[in-house]
Formats: sequence, structure tokens, C-alpha cells
Amino acid sequence: MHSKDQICHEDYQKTADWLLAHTQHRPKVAIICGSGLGMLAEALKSQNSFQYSDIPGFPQSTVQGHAGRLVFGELKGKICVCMQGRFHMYEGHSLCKVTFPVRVFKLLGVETLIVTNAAGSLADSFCNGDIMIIRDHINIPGLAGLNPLNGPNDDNFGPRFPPMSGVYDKDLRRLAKDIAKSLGYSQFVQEGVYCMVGGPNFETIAEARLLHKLGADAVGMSTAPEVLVASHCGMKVFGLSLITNKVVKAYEDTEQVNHEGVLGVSKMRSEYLQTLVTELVSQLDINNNTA
Ligand SMILES: O=P(O)(O)O[C@@H]1C[C@H](O)[C@@H](CO)O1
Ligand code: HPA
Repeated sequence: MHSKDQICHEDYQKTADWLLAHTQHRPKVAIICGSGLGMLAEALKSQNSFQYSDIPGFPQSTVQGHAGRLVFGELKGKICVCMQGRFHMYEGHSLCKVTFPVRVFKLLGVETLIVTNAAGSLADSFCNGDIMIIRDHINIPGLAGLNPLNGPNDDNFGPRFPPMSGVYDKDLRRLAKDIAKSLGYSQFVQEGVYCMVGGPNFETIAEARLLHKLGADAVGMSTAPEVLVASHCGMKVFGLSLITNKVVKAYEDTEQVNHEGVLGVSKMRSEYLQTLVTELVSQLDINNNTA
């Protein structure tokens, strides 16, 4: 390790080697579970799971609704690794730490990253419990210079100046929409733009109005850093937001959002998200490797 906040290739490799030595699974797909969405990992068959605290170099989860377990297993015949709990900038982690697992996954052989999150809706067309296929994102901390790709570029992972247009894979988005239709989910699955803010506070009314005007349909406190790092190292990316609350945009509105409410809605609707992800994974065009 270089300095407190800098992570070198060797650090990612050490963690990847430890995992490769402790599981026979060789995942091609990684899934990051958002707040209250960890149940997704329960669907994996032939599981090997590890507490984050037992994995050398891994950061620790501190947020309620993020169990802090890495689960390897088979989902509809596809070997996956699933993070039951992610890391957020507001927990005090550097963005290198927040995205550490993504580069480890790359070294394990992962080719596709599926990100999920809980988010508040800014667009009036969304209801609580809806699922948003992420078409694109606005990364507010990133625009302000807080980027996990800051610092010396590791050319082993990707280029200094990675493009980000089309970062959420078009074919996977189309496939997800087709699957949603065939599952009868079309009424509550829509595509939209996710906006990342730093948190941990929820938005003021003026901020919510601003983000909506900027073109964001939903807002949350994660996802963009992991997506940047995954795309930088050549992974395909697909993302889903579960809409857990309406973001207050009117001064007459007295409703207040809180994390317990977010967890309640995500728990209630996570089954739909799980089914959508499971079907998508089952239709991914990948062959499993063996150890
Ligand atoms: O990890 P995600 O983005 O799903 O978590 C959301 C954003 C905050 O961490 C928390 C707020 O309730 O849920
Ligand atoms: N704002 C920011 N992050 C969130 C929200 C929200 O309204 N809901 C869930 N995560």
C-alpha cells in the first residue's frame, strides 16, 4: 500500500489471489446490492461467502441494510459474485476504497458489473416501488473533482481518459426492457437518469429542483464511482435503481424522507428487482470458467 488513500496494483492482486485461493468459483458477473437489496445474494446456489472483515484489504460496511458479505455462487447456471453491501463516500471511505472491490472483480475475471441502488424519484412519472433501468448518470461529486480515477493512472486497468458516453450498456438495457415486458413488469419498470450526490443528508428542496432541472430522474448516494471504475477497466455495466421515496420538490410538501423508509420500500419490492436481475443474468451470453 502506498499512502493511506492510494492503492496499488499489488493490493488489488493480493485480495484477488486470496479470494481465488478460497473459492472454486470463477465469476464472470458481479452484482452490487444497494440499500436493503442484499436478498439478491440469497438466490445464489452452491454459495461460498466471506465476511468483508475476513477478506484481506477489503473495506468494511457501516450502513444499516448493507450486511458486509461477499457471496460467490451460481445464478441460473452463471457464476456470480455478489456484494451484500457496498461502500459509500459519506462513510468516510476514499473513492479508491469505495471502488476497491470492482478492480478486484476485474482480476477475478469478471466481465459484467450489475449495480443496484435505492434512490429517490425526482421525475413525477415514478412511483415508490418502481424500478428504474439506469440509462445514464450525473455524477455530482465527479463533476466537482471527486473521482476514483484521480491520481496516477494504472494502465493495467485502463486508459487515462476513458470515455463515458454509452457507459450503461445499450444491449443489456434493451434486454432488461424485453425481460420486464415478458414478466409483466412494464407498468413499473422505466428507464431514466440517476444522479449521484455525496450524502449523507437527503436533498434540500432547492437542490432537488436543481437536480431535476439538470435532467436527473432519480437521486442516490452511490453507484457512479463503481460504474466509472468498471467501465475504465473494460467491464460491461448495467444498473437498476429501486425507487424508495419521492424527493420533496415543493415547499408546501411536509413529507420527510428517512433511511428506515428507504429500507422498508426496498425490502417490500426487492423480490421484483431480484427476478429481473436473475432473468437478465440467465440470458447473458457468457460461458463459465472453472478453477
Ligand atoms: O447503497 P445505496 O445507494 O442503495 O443506498 C442509498 C443511498 C444511501 O446510502 C441510503 C439512503 O437511505 O440508501
Ligand atoms: N436522496 C438521496 N439518496 C437516496 C434517496 C434520496 O431521496 N433515497 C434513497 N437514497
